[in-house]
Amino acid sequence: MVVREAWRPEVGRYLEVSRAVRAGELLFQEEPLFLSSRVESVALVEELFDDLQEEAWSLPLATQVFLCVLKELLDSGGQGSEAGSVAAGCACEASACEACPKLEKLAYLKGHVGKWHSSAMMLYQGLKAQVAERVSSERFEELYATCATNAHEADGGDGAALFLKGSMAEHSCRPTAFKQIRAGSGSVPQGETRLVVHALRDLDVGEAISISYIPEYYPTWLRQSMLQHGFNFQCGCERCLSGGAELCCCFVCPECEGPCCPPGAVYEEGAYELLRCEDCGLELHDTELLGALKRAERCEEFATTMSGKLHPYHFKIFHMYLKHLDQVPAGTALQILPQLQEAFHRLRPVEKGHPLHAQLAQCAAECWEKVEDEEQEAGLAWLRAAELYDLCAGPASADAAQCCRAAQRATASGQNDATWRGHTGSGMDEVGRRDAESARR
Ligand SMILES: C[S@@+](CC[C@H](N)C(=O)[O-])C[C@H]1O[C@@H](n2cnc3c(N)ncnc32)[C@H](O)[C@@H]1O
Repeated sequence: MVVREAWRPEVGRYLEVSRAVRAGELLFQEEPLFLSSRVESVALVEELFDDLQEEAWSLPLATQVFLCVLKELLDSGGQGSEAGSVAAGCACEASACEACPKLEKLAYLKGHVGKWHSSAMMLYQGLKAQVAERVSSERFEELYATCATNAHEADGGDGAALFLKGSMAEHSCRPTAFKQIRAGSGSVPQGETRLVVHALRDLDVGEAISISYIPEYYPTWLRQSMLQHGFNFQCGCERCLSGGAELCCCFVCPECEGPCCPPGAVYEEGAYELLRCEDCGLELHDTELLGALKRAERCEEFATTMSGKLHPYHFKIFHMYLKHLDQVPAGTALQILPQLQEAFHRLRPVEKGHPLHAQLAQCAAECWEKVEDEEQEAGLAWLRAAELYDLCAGPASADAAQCCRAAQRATASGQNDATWRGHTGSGMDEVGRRDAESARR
């Protein structure tokens, strides 16, 4: 076993490596204890609640997975096992015991009951009377807190899951590992879902396995606020505490158009009095100018924002492009992608490996495939994506292997132009083709 449990006062239980591991190594994989899709949650809302129907399609992660747990509790005929009964009733190691029912295994996880009290009680009020009769408010609250403290996103953000081991991993805004939730792809058989966790860098024995619960490209104040509101804890990771330059709050230098950032961490939106240009060293502290930049950052002046106050490295620009890449023509996406790659490289150097770098490279390869007569570029781009997946999850990883196969396919298609055109050429729109040509120039 590469992974073992440890404890420290700031985070409670967490995972660490029990031997030295290399970047890209598989740390563990596991099946979910509970897994729910959005559609299942909506059906459960109708079955169990009086008045949540309108919100059913936008339930938070915690509530989604909690509904599955509640259903299991009702199906098991009552209160189920109370927290702690695993240790009392079963001599096994709860997370591994096949014989233990799911609710007993769940008791292995802990939740912050006090922190989730009001959310749990609001839900409890909405229960149908016959459900409330069968579940005490204390049991309800305890289970809700366990779900809220430990839920993971699944199904590309459309589902929610609870994992026994994965839920022990602490959060870091500069994590040492990354998680993927794979459904029926790579080494995961059809019809199954698994959490797969790989090391993002070399780890010495005893180093913590941390994953990021939120995107890493947000500034300190936004990461802290998302963790506080979405996960109910104050992040104490090394990146938040180090107070380093706020690279994601990046403005255009009025002197040289280079990236200008606050030189130290920013813990509240707009709470900086100085920006420093990384290229020419210019220091901006003019109150009026800073005020205009802060308004632009809050998108109060969208037109002026677009006219060049926010640098392309700014997290709002990065986020907007990342989320909408699939809606722009391939040629335009090929112009945007290098900017995204550069922006993320400042946070996570590409040579160190990160799944987002690999995903951006894969996206570039997919775009090159859509551009007519660019089979060679597509082949090279697929190889680059394979190389980056290899860096973060090893050459045997499903993603690296898939990109290698795509590279071979693109190269083979390039050698048989007629086949290639028949395959994709007709789908390419004229604007995208022109964009791609200008991007190449
Ligand atoms: C998924 S649980 C981790 C397992 C939990 N420690 C246990 O004993 O069951 C997440 C909780 O760990 C703590 N935690 C994780 N990462 C943290 C961080 N970076 N800073 C502060 N607390 C953190 C928070 O209390 C959070 O609610």
